[in-house]
Amino acid sequence: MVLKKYNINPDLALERQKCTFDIEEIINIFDGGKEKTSQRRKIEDVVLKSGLCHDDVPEECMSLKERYENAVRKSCFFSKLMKTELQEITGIEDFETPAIRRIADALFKDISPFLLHLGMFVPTIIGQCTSEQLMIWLPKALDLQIIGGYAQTELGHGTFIRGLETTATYDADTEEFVLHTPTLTAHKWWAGGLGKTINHCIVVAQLYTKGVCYGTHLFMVQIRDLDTHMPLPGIKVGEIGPRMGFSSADNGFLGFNNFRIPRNNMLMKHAQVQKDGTYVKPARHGKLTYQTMVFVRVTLVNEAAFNLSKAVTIAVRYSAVRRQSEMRPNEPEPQILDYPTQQHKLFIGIATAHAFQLTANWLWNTFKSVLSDMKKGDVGTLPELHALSSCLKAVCTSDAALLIEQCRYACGGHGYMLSSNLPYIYSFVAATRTYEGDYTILLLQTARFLVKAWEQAEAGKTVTPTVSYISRSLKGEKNSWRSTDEGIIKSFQAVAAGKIALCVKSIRDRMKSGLDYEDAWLLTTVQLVDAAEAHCRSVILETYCNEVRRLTKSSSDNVKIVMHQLVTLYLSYWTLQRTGDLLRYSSISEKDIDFMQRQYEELLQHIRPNAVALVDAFDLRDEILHSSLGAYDGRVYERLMEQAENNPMNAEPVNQSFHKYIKPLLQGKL
Ligand SMILES: CCCCCCCCCC/C=C\CCCCCCC/C=C/C(=O)SCCNC(=O)CCNC(=O)[C@H](O)C(C)(C)COP(=O)(O)OP(=O)(O)OC[C@H]1O[C@@H](n2cnc3c(N)ncnc32)[C@H](O)[C@@H]1OP(=O)(O)O
Ligand SMILES: Cc1cc2nc3c(=O)[nH]c(=O)nc-3n(C[C@H](O)[C@H](O)[C@H](O)COP(=O)(O)OP(=O)(O)OC[C@H]3O[C@@H](n4cnc5c(N)ncnc54)[C@H](O)[C@@H]3O)c2cc1C
Repeated sequence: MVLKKYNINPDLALERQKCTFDIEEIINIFDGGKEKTSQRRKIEDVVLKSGLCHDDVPEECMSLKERYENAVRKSCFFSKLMKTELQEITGIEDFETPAIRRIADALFKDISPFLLHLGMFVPTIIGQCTSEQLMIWLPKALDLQIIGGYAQTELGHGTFIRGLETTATYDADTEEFVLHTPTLTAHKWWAGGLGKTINHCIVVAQLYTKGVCYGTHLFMVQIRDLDTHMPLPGIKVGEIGPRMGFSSADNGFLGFNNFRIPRNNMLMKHAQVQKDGTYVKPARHGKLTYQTMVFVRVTLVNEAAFNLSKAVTIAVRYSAVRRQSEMRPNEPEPQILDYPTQQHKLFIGIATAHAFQLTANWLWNTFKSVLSDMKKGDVGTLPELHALSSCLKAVCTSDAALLIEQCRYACGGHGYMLSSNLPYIYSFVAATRTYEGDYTILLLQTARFLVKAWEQAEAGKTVTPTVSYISRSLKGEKNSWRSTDEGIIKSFQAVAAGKIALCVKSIRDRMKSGLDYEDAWLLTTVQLVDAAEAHCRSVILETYCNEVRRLTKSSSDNVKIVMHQLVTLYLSYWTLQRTGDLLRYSSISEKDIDFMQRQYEELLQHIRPNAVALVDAFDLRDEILHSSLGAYDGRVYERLMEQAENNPMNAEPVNQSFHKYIKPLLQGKL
């Protein structure tokens, strides 16, 4: 749609006058510097001027088929733009640059069918291929001569990768692997782009050679003819059907009937099958084939932050424009943003978007540093990265989904309109809580690491920095509550340590009563998930505080003040959410809790005048927000009416169903 130009709504104009800080300073902090901001804006200008974002009818009014076809059209032209103008004008060659990710949302209100190509296919080639394989597939994939996806999940198994049923059996006579789908439940299911779009696919299958199964490995498989796009003989492929979201992309199913691929199509950076069928196991770590999943989990923390920032921008701007009820008899209706309960719903969204964005950046740097260790042959830092990326992916996507839904509640009935964009944002983020490792499963992975860390610390060994609080707790350090940043973080660490200690005790007690380790673990999993979540909270709180302190060192005082107000709001909010735990594991008193409650309520008032400016500082263009409620000019009612008038349902005054059904019903002739 072409966005009509309106004058700024006077309430929003007044809000912007109240701002106490330089918005541009905060924008630069989150972009990573002034230059990065200007580079991002340049990219956005190019894409917005390209005309690619235009739809003749609103996306939500198209049929599923039309939505898919429209998204393919845009993906192709956007890919061309990335290869030509964006590279030439900005010098950007990296598809994963955050600026490209952000502006992609101007094209796709839902998602691109090419997402998995860039999000998983290319990263898997980079992370899992030998240098010879890389030279064959990477240039083609980057140049979009081949388009790929990542087919791991099956109809019967998603979480339990070791339980996957697809087989890849090596035939030494022909030097080929035979891919086969032995059962109904072995069909690949869910892979993005697989339904209709892609011609290549990374397939995860159980490797058999010389009669022995060596577990799951990755294979590059061409599934469609490059010219006709017809499925190759031996391949059964299609779309799995309508979903809660992801409607403009094509999630697919895939079955193999003894389908042959060359030996060299096994991705052999870590494990190899030699010509005679000899298996060479990975030299360093058994789970290196899971690396793409770790990469995506890291990027999903960023997704949580970005999508939450969109939702809270929409809801805060709407709340500044919307007037409802009265605070005192006969007074004019206030902006709903003036209600403390509304501020309580929304300001935590702003603070959380900051916390997650800074945590995402920190996690990305940790990921890069672990990759560089691994290149030197050191896999020692991988378990901590796996534990961190697992819990952060779980908690950040889950919190973001809840807060996005809260933003929708904050917009009342209008939030329920698809044109608000809140339902789209929610259904996208809700999926991220499940895919790439379900919430519970990933927290249990982190719990495994925490229990091990506890045992190591008990044995007097040094543990990694993110769990050093365990050693302090084992040394008998008692928590004394202080309502400072450091004090609160320490208390959250005490909660995590207390919960891990109880898990270890429960497991041991259960084993003493005769259970084996697996059963003792299983019966403790409710507590283990809780302990991993508590650990994750302490990591987010600490990272957020440290990063704000580091990044605002040379900022103006006013930016320091407002950024720190948000940090304090976040710490107070979580303190109040977790009073039960804190009363149990820290020395917090009822008086301290009363103080924190008052501090929290005062902070809502302090942040209120800057609320609109703070969401403006996410610097999200209207074309990215796609929202009748959240546009920069605040012309909510004009846009809602505009959308209604453009609704294809209103193209004819009387719908044909009246003549076909209603009239005969009215006349008793049906
Ligand atoms: C042209 C237009 C373009 C527009 C787009 C613009 C730009 C886009 C750019 C892209 C940016 C971002 C978006 C990306 C979005 C991508 C969309 C993704 C869609 C979804 C995809 C998927 O879902 S793929 C499938 C994912 N599946 C899973 O995650 C399954 C979860 N299950 C598991 O991971 C495992 O089964 C599980 C870990 C649960 C257990 O594994 P198992 O083998 O059984 O291992 P265990 O016995 O439990 O553990 C043994 C030890 O191994 C350790 N370990 C486990 N996993 C790992 C790991 N990953 N790394 C390291 N170590 C690991 C474990 O801890 C044990 O260790 P221990 O020491 O023995 O305790
Ligand atoms: C939109 C979307 C896109 C996707 N894209 C892809 C893709 O491109 N490629 C791909 O390969 N896959 C893809 N997936 C699949 C996704 O990775 C899986 O759905 C996800 O990993 C969860 O696995 P599952 O569906 O088997 O859930 P299940 O494992 O069946 O989980 C169901 C429930 O059982 C619980 N549970 C399972 N095991 C345990 C356990 N051991 N302990 C305790 N509780 C347990 C879970 O917590 C959950 O509550 C996609 C999924 C979605 C929704």
